[in-house]
Amino acid sequence: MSGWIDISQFLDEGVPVWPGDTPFSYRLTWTKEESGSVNVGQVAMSTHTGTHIDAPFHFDEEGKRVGELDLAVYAGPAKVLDREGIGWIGPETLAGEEITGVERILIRTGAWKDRSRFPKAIPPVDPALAPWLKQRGIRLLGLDLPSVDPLDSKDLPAHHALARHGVHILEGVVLDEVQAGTYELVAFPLPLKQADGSPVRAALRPL
Ligand SMILES: N[C@@H](CC(=O)c1ccccc1NC=O)C(=O)O
Ligand SMILES: [Zn+2]
Ligand SMILES: [Zn+2]
Repeated sequence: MSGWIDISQFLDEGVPVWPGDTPFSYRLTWTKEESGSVNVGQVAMSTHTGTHIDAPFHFDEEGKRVGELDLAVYAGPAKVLDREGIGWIGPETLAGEEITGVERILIRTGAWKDRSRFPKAIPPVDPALAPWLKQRGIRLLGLDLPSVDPLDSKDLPAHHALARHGVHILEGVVLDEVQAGTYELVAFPLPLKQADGSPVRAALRPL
């Protein structure tokens, strides 16, 4: 065992996407037989597929693109909190939790049970959580959900509030097998210079 726990959704044709968004596809442009030497693949996918980060440009024309994000946010100590069954994610749901000493928190809601389908509803983040996290020095919020706002939201208040308070967003982490506790997190975006979001390979190692 390497000690790393993979908390990424596998990317294949079965990964669910936002309704109407680009389906995931991987195929060979050339097979080894055709090229005479190598298999060469191509991938098509939405930047918000599976386990991914949002760049502020996703919801703000002036916001940073993936290539401008600080990598330091996406690796380092992280606290995993277990909040199975909560209806929303706000300061009240995290009250009583000692989260000093880490800059990253991941919250397990358990609300996305069937990962072969896009969920119908999710517990949303209360925008009031953003200043609460900032006060405690949190720079990354990760959730086991495809969004931090209600799925039918167009104005995305939690996305905006988090960005305004310097809290970066990681969505779609798989925490089914992860115990609450402190871990080292790695979840670097791809170097997609202009992009609004990026899939990540996210992993945790107990600290
Ligand atoms: N905000 C969502 C993504 C999102 O809103 C979205 C993704 C793909 C296609 C349409 C989307 N929103 C449309 O209202 C996210 O954070 O991943
Ligand atoms: Zn996203
Ligand atoms: Zn998002």
